[in-house]
Amino acid sequence: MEIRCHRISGGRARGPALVTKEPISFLGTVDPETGEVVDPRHQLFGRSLRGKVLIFPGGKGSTVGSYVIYQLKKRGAAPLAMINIKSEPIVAVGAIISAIPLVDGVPASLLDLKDGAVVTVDADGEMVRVEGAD
Ligand SMILES: C/C(=C\C(=O)O)CCOP(=O)(O)O
Repeated sequence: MEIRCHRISGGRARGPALVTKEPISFLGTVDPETGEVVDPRHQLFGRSLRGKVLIFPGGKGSTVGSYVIYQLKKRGAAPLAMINIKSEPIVAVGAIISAIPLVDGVPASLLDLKDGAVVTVDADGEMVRVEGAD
């Protein structure tokens, strides 16, 4: 299945999906050293963002979140790529300064995708590909 999208931060990556229907505030929700979700109130509690294509509706606050994303990248704990329904400036800045591909503008039905589905994010080509979903 191929889905058109809108490039926020360029690049291309392929990996297993990690999906949540909850917005993410990276500060306080994600351990910047390990990539683990440490907020017990979040749907992804106990899961790691490391090496995943992270699919979520968008960010929700703290401005420090951009730097948390940058820390994740520096420590090798970042998502390979991120997909939003609608990106906002905090996640957008974090992705751009960290050179993590980020796209938005995909249909909300992508939030129903099963974890582990293999997803390619081609931000430069403004295309998301989901394997095995045709
Ligand atoms: C949490 C803040 C600073 C810090 O951790 O040093 C302030 C961030 O302000 P927001 O209103 O959460 O963007």
